[in-house]
Order: sequence, then C-alpha cells, then structure tokens
Amino acid sequence: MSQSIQFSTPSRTPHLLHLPHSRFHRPLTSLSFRQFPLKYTSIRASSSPDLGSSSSSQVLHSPNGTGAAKPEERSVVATAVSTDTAAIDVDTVTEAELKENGFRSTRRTKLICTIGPATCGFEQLEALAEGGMNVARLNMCHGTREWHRDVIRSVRKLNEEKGFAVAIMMDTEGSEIHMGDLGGESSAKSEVWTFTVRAFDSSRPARTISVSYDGFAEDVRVGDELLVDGGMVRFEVIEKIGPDVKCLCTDPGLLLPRANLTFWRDGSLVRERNAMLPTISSKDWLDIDFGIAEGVDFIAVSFVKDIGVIAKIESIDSLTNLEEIIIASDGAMVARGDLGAQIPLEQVPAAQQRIVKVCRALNKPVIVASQLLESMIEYPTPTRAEVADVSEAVRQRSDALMLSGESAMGQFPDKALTVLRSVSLRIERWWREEKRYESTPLQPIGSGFSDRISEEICNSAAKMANNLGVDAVFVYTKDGHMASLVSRCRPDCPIFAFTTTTSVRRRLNLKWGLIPFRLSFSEDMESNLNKTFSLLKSRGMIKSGDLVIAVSDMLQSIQTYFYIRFLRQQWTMP
Ligand SMILES: Nc1ncnc2c1ncn2[C@@H]1O[C@H](COP(=O)(O)OP(=O)(O)OP(=O)(O)O)[C@@H](O)[C@H]1O
Ligand SMILES: CC(=O)C(=O)O
Ligand SMILES: [K+]
Ligand SMILES: [Mg+2]
Repeated sequence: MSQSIQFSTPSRTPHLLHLPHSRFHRPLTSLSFRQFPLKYTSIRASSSPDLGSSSSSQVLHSPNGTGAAKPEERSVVATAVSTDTAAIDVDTVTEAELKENGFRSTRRTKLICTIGPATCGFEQLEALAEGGMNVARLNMCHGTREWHRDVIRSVRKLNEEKGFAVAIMMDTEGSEIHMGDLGGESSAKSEVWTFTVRAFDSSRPARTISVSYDGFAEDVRVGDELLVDGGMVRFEVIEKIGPDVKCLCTDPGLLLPRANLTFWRDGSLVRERNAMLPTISSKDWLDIDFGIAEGVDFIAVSFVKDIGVIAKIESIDSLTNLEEIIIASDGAMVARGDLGAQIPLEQVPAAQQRIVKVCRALNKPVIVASQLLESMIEYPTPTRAEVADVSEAVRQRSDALMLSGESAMGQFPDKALTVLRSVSLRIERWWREEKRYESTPLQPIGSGFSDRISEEICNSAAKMANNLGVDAVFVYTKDGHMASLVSRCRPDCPIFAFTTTTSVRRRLNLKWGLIPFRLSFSEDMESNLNKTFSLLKSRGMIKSGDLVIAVSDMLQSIQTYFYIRFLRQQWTMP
C-alpha cells in the first residue's frame, strides 16, 4: 500500500518493498495515556452552536481536495498548517453514515465494482459511488483505451464534483490463452468445432474458433479436455491437422467473447501450455503506460507468476510462489474465476483462505473476486449460497470484495452492490457482537527497528481499542503505512486515517476498516488533534464523550517519533 506504482521498463525481477520510514534511524517513542477532561475550551469555542445545520452546510471538499492525483502531489509532505486549514475531505457517503449511525456502524470491508457497459455512464457511476463503491475496476481485456479513458475521467469528475474518493484499479489482460469473439455463438452437444491459430479477418469459417496462443496446435494431444471459461463449455480433442485442432463438444453452452481456455490431461491442468507466455504481454505494457498516464491508483497484474503490484492469484504457479509474490506486491487478488480453471474447484476455498491469511500476515490488502453474486447478473436477488460465500469472505476479514460481471454487464449492478454492503455490515456486526477477535498473534514483518516499533505501537493501539471499547483509532500518516498497520490488526472500532494527499487517501480506500480523510496537518500533534476534533465535531462526525486513540508517523524532524494518545472528550455542547 505504501508503495507507489512505478513501472518504467519491462522488468520481471522481483522487487522487495521498501517501507518509506525504514530509512529513519532509531526512533524516539512515546506511549502515553492521558485524559483531557475539559481541556479543549478553544475547540468548544470554535465549533458551531448548531451542530445539525452547520454540518450539513459545511463545504464537503476543497478544490484541491478530491481531484485527480497530480504528479507533484505524490511527494507532498505536510510541513506546516497550509492555507486550507478549515478543510477536511471525507467521502460524502461515509460522512452521512457516520452522522446517521455513529462510528461503530461503518462498514469495514471495502467494495470494488468492475465497470462495464452497464455502469459506465456518469449517473450510473454516481449511483455506485453512493452505494458504497470504494474502488472502480477497469478490465483491459475488454473495451478500447478511449472507452477506459472516458470512465477514468468520469470517476475523477465524480470525485471532484461530488466529494467521493473512489480509487481506480486497472486490471491488465495478462497472457492467458483465450479464444476470439464469436459474437455470442453457442456450441451444441456433439458438434465438432475447429480450434485454430490461423488468423481470420472477416470470413471466419463456420464452427471455427481462433486461439490466441501460437504453440497451441503443437502442444495439444488427442484425448485432452479443453475447457472454455473454466468449464462453462467443454470439448474433447479428437484430431490434429496442422494448425487446426478438431474438438468434439461434450458440455454445450455459450462461447463468450475472448473466453479463457485451459487444457486438462488425465485429470490435471496441462501446465506447460502457457508457460512460454510472458506474465506481462506487450499489450499489457502499453496498457500500464496508459494507466500511469491517466493516474490510476492501482494496477492489477493478471496471471502473475513472480512480480506484481496488485498480484492476481489465478495461475497454478502463483500458488507455489505465493509468499514471494505477496512480499513483492502491494496487494493481492484471489481471482477465483481463472484460479478455478487451473486447480480443481474444490481446492479453491482452501486456496482463498490461505491467500487471505498470508496477505494479512504480510500486511498487504487482499481482494476476494469473482462470482460472489453471479446469479445477480440476471436476477434481482442472490442465491442463499452466494450470500454464504460473501459472508465467508467477510468473516475471513479480507480487505475487499469485488463485483465483476454483476456490475460490468449485469441487469442489477446497484442491487448487487447493496447486497455486498448489507451482508458485509451484518457479518461484521455479528463478529463484533460475538467478540470473535482473532487471538492469533501477528508475526513481525518489518526488518528495521523503527518498523518494529511502528508495528508494536499499532498492535498495542488496536488491542487497547478492543479492550477499552474505544470509538475510533485516529492515525496521522504521510504515506499510509502506519494506517495499514492498524488495519492489519482488524480492531473492533473504525480507523480514521488522516493523510495530506488525495492520492494516498484514495489508495487507503482498499484497506479494511480505514476511513480515509485528507487534511493538512503539522508536526505538532497537539494542534493536529485540536484541529481534527474541531473539524469533525463541527461536521457532526464525532461527539462529546467519544473515546479516541491517536497514533502518528508524521513527526519526521525528530526522526520517526510515534505517538499514542488516549483522549477523552468531555465537551458539553455549547
Ligand atoms: N469494459 C468492458 N466492456 C465490455 N464488457 C465488459 C467490460 N468489462 C467487463 N465486461 C463484461 O463483464 C464480464 C465479467 O467481467 P470480468 O472482469 O470478470 O472479466 P472476464 O473476462 O470474465 O475475466 P478476468 O476477470 O479474468 O479478466 C466480462 O466477461 C465481459 O463480458
Ligand atoms: C478476476 C479474475 O481475473 C478472475 O477471477 O479470473
Ligand atoms: K483482466
Ligand atoms: Mg482472470
């Protein structure tokens, strides 16, 4: 999370994550418990007498608050209180939720929507943002770059004009073997189709399917099973004639455009099949350049084998190198669609659980993706089994859940998002009510001493928050790392993450439990806290008597000086 996306040259060398403050020397550490019964008289004086009306009439975003990430913003560090001291940027939806239901009710699990023809219009995007979309995903397998550019710009506009902080994730196509676009044809049982590496322009012969991988006809053997889209349609190889492979349809069905193809022999995936394909294709590199130029927040690398930014775990090889891949990435996606085509389906749940655990241990955000609410592509209500699947991903404390076809091309994108939202909220609440805190200790992850101190402080802050039943943990963070460390502990209360840049604020949207705010602040924690309380209180987002623990990694002038404060606000409403 703390690493920015930096792709300049095609390189497949694994790079280790350098956490920004590991360069600092041994930090001074402060862990203090203090109570502030009636200290903040100035806050009381500055807050509005009429909480309700003042909060609704507040300006929700400053001109620079929620806009597109300009390159220079990426390195902005708060040094002193800047000119827009009165501004605090928070998602309009979160703000409404906080006001209505209080801290405890906020949703911890983040939601990602794949944008497609069903949701690419400005109003449709706005409806998704209103419905709780934290990240918009663009799948470069589909659509033109112009189409994607329009969506990116619409999301940026939405953020600027309506006060959202929706992050954008570009998902690369990757080097899978896929078929061409047959314009929605189906195969009937026992039909014979020709799979070929020959290219066709307009005159494709009947029952012919072009295949994207040149080595295909050589590698395949008579008797192999050929699965389209992980088994939605199934063929058996019956004859090879030069570049053409004749196949008999054994399970009939719809041949979706660019559906992925896998080959099975004696009950196992034929792994050599795509071993020769590069993880990042030349098209992917061009798409990545495009994504960087457009300022996307995340790049999800498909079919990762060794390196990634958001590494999509969907190849059988990635499971063998899981820890290494996750260490070298900024996050991971359990891409169950293709994963389920590469390993037996009954192994997918265990793989999911393992990936979620490893990500949590290594402090990388993890997304559970694909078919969460597949039936909602066509129907307005999910199956009970789908609800149970979503619940399980929430119960595993994954950072984010993702909609694919449900939001890209389904008939009920908003309803699907509502189901994710309400199931997440319910399961999270159930978890808290049952007090099912994980008792497993988190292993240390940082290599330097200051990293270890940050971790210990965050672990302690989360533990204190649970034991004392505090209302929120406040994290003041420059690059988001400290906030991610608190999130990793999955505390019982929400985490307010204050950061100075809009790009970090958007990226924090992917981490479990973080409510990202953009705020200018200084190295003086006392004044930061005063300012934050004043702003939040005047907006009606906190109230007298709320208990807050604050941690910070902002104080760089005295090395990395971490800070825990236990505040008790006992203001009376003026
Ligand atoms: N930008 C788009 N334009 C048109 N259709 C899209 C777009 N994005 C997604 N879709 C449709 O939604 C379906 C589900 O989306 P998803 O992102 O899961 O893609 P996929 O092709 O199934 O595979 P993968 O996620 O492995 O890349 C796609 O098969 C496609 O039909
Ligand atoms: C999301 C994705 O790529 C998959 O499930 O295959
Ligand atoms: K993809
Ligand atoms: Mg995939």
